[in-house]
Amino acid sequence: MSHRLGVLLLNLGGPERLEDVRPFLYNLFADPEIIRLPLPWLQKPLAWFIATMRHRRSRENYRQIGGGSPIRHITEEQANALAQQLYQTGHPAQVYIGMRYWHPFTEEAIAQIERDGVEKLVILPLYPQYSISTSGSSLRLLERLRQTGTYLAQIEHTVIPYWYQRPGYIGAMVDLIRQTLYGLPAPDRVHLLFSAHGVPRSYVDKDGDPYQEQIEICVELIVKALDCPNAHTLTYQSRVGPVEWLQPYTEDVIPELGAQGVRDLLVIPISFVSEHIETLQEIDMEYRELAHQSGIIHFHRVPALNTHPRFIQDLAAAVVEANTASSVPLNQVINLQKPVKIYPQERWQWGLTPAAEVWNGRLAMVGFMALLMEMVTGWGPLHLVGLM
Ligand SMILES: C=CC1=C(C)c2cc3[nH]c(cc4nc(cc5[nH]c(cc1n2)c(C)c5CCC(=O)O)C(CCC(=O)O)=C4C)c(C)c3C=C
Ligand SMILES: [Fe+2]
Repeated sequence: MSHRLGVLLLNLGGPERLEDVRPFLYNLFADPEIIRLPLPWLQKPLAWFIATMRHRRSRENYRQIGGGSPIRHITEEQANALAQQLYQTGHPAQVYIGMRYWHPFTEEAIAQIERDGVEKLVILPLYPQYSISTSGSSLRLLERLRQTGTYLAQIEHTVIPYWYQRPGYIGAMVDLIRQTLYGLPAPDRVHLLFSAHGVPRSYVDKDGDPYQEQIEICVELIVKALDCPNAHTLTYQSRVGPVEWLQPYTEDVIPELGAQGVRDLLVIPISFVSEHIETLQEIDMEYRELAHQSGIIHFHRVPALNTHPRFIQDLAAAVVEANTASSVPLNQVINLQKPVKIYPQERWQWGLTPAAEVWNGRLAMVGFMALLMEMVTGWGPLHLVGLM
């Protein structure tokens, strides 16, 4: 029996106008998959605070790339190209876009899917590699929507959690790299710099995020298929905040390469399938300037895949395969990653609960430390902070 098929493309979204930057940042930082806090009630005030502190700098970056992110417009082109490819190969489907932090939001996409009476949905995150912070966050949101009884609960669905290893995707990346590399005046002198989006190191070490492993395998597969003698390095970009992210950082490696005598650099963005602020501003502007200051004379970048025909053909093939294979349900995918560790005592509950016991213990320890301090120094805590 053939179902009315829908494909839901998931992406992060981006501000379309400068006025959107602050509310977009708020949505992003209010997501516990982006900033992990042991005290959930702190999430929204902190998101407000960070969005307030960061939005001017972010706005300036979006202003430099024309006043907004092109991510919506490119994702729409990808959706149209995918629908056309599916139609031409005898698998007609309606393709929808669900963004995590800006329009069209994932909730809006599900409402449209209901209006259209889709009977089976293939869920395809537009991130080749799986990270808790990207595909994981969108899939968790969808699972919540399914559990709260939206239309998603009534239809069949299957998820394509990652596709970094698919030969079609690798082939499309190799096509683009070759086109750029062999269009340069001296390709054999060029150093290849694969720059992946970073994530905090704790996601990988503590929370079991498979992202770093998938990035490393993906780069190996591309380098093998590329089959060229050029030296290459893998780095991580776009760090936010004070904690350690995956290393080495792109901004540290560019000066090192310059000091080693590299004069021709080709940057290959590896976690992104469309142009957006991290390619157009961070790589094309910030890293270009850094490279020139570091003695690198020729700085180039491989464009993002956008609607590269081989890439779109491979996405269509992945959709057809997922539709015919046995279903991969949302709850199975998000359970692959270790659950976020919020200890029972961190979740506040009234009454004689483990939470109350732990917080009483912590307050007692603070009191004991204050007493000890006063015995040693002769000064109490209020003296020390200048209140007495
Ligand atoms: C603070 C934590 C962040 C994590 C972790 C993170 C992971 C991550 N992000 C992408 C892809 C995109 N990020 C985009 C924007 C963006 N991301 C963060 C923060 C984290 N990202 C911020 C603060 C922003 C806003 C821009 C800025 O102020 O710097 C976007 C949208 C870009 C656009 O054009 O609007 C994408 C796409 C990946 C792939 C990833 C981890 C693997
Ligand atoms: Fe990001």
